[in-house]
Amino acid sequence: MTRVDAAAPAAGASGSALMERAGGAVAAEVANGWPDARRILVLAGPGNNGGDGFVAARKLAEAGREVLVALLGDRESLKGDAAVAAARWTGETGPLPNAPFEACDLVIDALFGAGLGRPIEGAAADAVSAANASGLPIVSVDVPSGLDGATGRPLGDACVRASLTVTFVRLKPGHVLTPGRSLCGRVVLADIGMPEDAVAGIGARAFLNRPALWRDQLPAPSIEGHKYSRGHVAVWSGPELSTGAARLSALAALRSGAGAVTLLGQRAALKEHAAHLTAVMLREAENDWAEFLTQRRVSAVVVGPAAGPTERTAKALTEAIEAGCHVVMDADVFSLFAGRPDDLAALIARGSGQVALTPHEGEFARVFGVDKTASKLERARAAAARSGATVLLKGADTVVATPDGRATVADNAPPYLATAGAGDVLAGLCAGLLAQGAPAFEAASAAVWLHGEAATAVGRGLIADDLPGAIPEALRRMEERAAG
Ligand SMILES: NC(=O)C1=CN([C@@H]2O[C@H](COP(=O)(O)OP(=O)(O)OC[C@H]3O[C@@H](n4cnc5c(N)ncnc54)[C@H](OP(=O)(O)O)[C@@H]3O)[C@@H](O)[C@H]2O)[C@@H](O)CC1
Ligand SMILES: Nc1ncnc2c1ncn2[C@@H]1O[C@H](COP(=O)(O)OP(=O)(O)O)[C@@H](O)[C@H]1O
Ligand SMILES: [K+]
Repeated sequence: MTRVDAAAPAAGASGSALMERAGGAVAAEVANGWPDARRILVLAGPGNNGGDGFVAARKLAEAGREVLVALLGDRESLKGDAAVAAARWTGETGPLPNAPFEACDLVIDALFGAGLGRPIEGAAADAVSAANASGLPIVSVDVPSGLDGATGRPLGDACVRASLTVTFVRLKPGHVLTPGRSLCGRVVLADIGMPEDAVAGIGARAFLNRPALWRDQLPAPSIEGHKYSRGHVAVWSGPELSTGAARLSALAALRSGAGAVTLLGQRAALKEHAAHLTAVMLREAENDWAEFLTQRRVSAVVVGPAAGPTERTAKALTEAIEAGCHVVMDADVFSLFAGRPDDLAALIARGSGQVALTPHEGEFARVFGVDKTASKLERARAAAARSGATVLLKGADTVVATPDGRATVADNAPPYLATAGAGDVLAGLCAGLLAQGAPAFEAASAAVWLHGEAATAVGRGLIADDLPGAIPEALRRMEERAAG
């Protein structure tokens, strides 16, 4: 966002006018959201975030609230737009240390925003602790002070925990990546009239995962089509007594709209599947998996869910890549390639289909190692570039990243989606969309969004078995969003 701010004047927007609207948006949210908060404490920092705080203070005082600004440092040290905003504030200003939290009803946190460059210390850190301990509602300007808007992680120990965050122009990764999402509270995006040229100029490549980004790339069923033209998915089954995961993947692939789905595995495993399934086809596959993939025009394959990190699984994976299928790699594939990301990349490079990797954090670390300095977005992008695959790094804030750097971050997964087998459903959904012809980035992002919506449609008490049956409702929601 700093680059957007810097480009604003050239695109015809004065910083001062933007600050007026930013502070005005904060004041409006406080006025509407907390009509009974009479005494308001504004914590103002030394930069433009503090400037927004001075504007909000003036607007709230004009609206009849009692407002006190507690300023970090001297008023004389303020510069530029922030100095102008401070000069227009004629109400009470006191020092930040010992700010009177106990005498107030609400706190506006305008200490630091996009310009936070290092951990908060000293008087500002004490004020952050006191604000968090006060029990008062906290409205943060742009980002909770202490949070790194680019990574979603606090820069140090001190970080505001907000009730509401009012941000401007675009959401930043820190508003959706955890733990930032929790620290922000509710997030309101305010339009402050930033010229589109200034925003477009920076060429953003990370987006909130929404149907508008990928809906057009999901093929609709055609009236001239038949089941095989709608994509055939093959799922590699685990052995006897380890069949549930592959079954969940297969059901999700079929529900996503793939025309046909076949589960392939050993005879004893297929007997278990047969006790549960009707529309999914079953096929013994000890020796002719590779042949089946080419002869039966299989377009996408899932390998990994409860497959076992065995030679058999490795062989099935290699043959799927060599057959030119799109491949979703999950679960035990990451054990097979533990500590061997370059071998995984070499295998992927041998195929002509698209590949999606669907690790959770533990599986990701197993293959790609641990990097505590990089954000989740950066780590997923680096893994995608290294492996040559689209990477879905799962969690409450699932990131989908491509080798060319495009990325989505999801915010629609309810916490109760973290349940055994949910990941297997996601792998099947992704394969189903790939089989129907969606490009990998769009298929993966759509799978993640639909997965979250399906879970929400079921509600609390969800188990993974419920998810495939809720995919039609998720698809309906997708169409509603696309229409609106
Ligand atoms: N321009 C625009 O178009 C718009 C911008 N807008 C607003 O501007 C905000 C960005 O403003 P900004 O760039 O001035 O940065 P900001 O977050 O106020 O902090 C910088 C100051 O803090 C200081 N500082 C940093 N870290 C510190 C630490 N740990 N401990 C102590 N000090 C520390 C740093 O000092 P320095 O690092 O230089 O020593 C500098 O003095 C943005 O979030 C939004 O609210 C809106 O009005 C919309 C239009
Ligand atoms: N806190 C959370 N909130 C929402 N979704 C979550 C959370 N934690 C995990 N998930 C999601 O739950 C699913 C779990 O998948 P995974 O860990 O592979 O489980 P399994 O292997 O049992 O299927 C993933 O889609 C992940 O994104
Ligand atoms: K802030």
